[in-house]
Amino acid sequence: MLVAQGLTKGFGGPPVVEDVSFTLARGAITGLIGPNGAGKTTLFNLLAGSLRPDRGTLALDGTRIEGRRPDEVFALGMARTFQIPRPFPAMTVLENVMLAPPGQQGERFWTNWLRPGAVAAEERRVRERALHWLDFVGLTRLAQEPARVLSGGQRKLLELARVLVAEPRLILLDEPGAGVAPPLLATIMEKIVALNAQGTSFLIIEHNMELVMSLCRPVLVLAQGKLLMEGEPEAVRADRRVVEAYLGAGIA
Ligand SMILES: Nc1ncnc2c1ncn2[C@@H]1O[C@H](COP(=O)(O)OP(=O)(O)OP(=O)(O)O)[C@@H](O)[C@H]1O
Repeated sequence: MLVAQGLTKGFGGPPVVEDVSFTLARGAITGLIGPNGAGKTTLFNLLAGSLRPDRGTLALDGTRIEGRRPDEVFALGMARTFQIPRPFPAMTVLENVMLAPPGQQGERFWTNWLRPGAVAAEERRVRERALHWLDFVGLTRLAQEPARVLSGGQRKLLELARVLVAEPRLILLDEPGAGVAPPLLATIMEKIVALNAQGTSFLIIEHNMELVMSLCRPVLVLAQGKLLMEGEPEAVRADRRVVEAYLGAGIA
């Protein structure tokens, strides 16, 4: 589904992502792990269009996407969430979920002016879809509350609902488990499994090994900007090079 070849990115100094190549299979939940500073977030930024690679190519279902803008990549079916979601705090939970869909007619002044009926119909459709996905993530009860009342875990669910409105085929999740209380973490994991069963593919950055071991297959390991190995989670956990990479970073 996604083919990355030779992705390289530096910020003036030595590359922080160097010659990284991998393939994400359609229908898989792939894990991306590695010590702090390994380059995981930078790699996500390259995939999602927030950063342009210095070298390398990226193809999503055969369409070249390296160097494309984040909204273009999103419109092509690949969405990403952030490690620390930042919803608009004063807007309601529902309004936050309704913000995203690309190609929404209301965004365009001229369409608004020339075809107000079409805009109203579009807004009703988006609202229905937003309510559907809010229900899916279990936030219906909070739909009319300002987003500032949400806990860290609920913000992650809100962000998931927000990208789901666009019905992406591939979702990049940046640490869905970080800072999330155990009951909500179980909910987030259930939602990932349910979406995957319906055909959505995932690439997940995660430090929580329980989540990685139970959800992700295969797992990619990044260390010092390079792809160290790819394999089944059990094999990755037992691999000497992986243990050494974490030990080298002082956090094993
Ligand atoms: N915009 C930037 N300018 C300069 N250096 C950067 C920039 N973004 C990231 N880096 C550097 O790139 C390296 C990789 O950072 P990155 O955030 O991608 O790692 P990570 O694996 O996501 O780490 P963590 O697990 O702590 O989130 C780090 O040394 C970081 O300081």
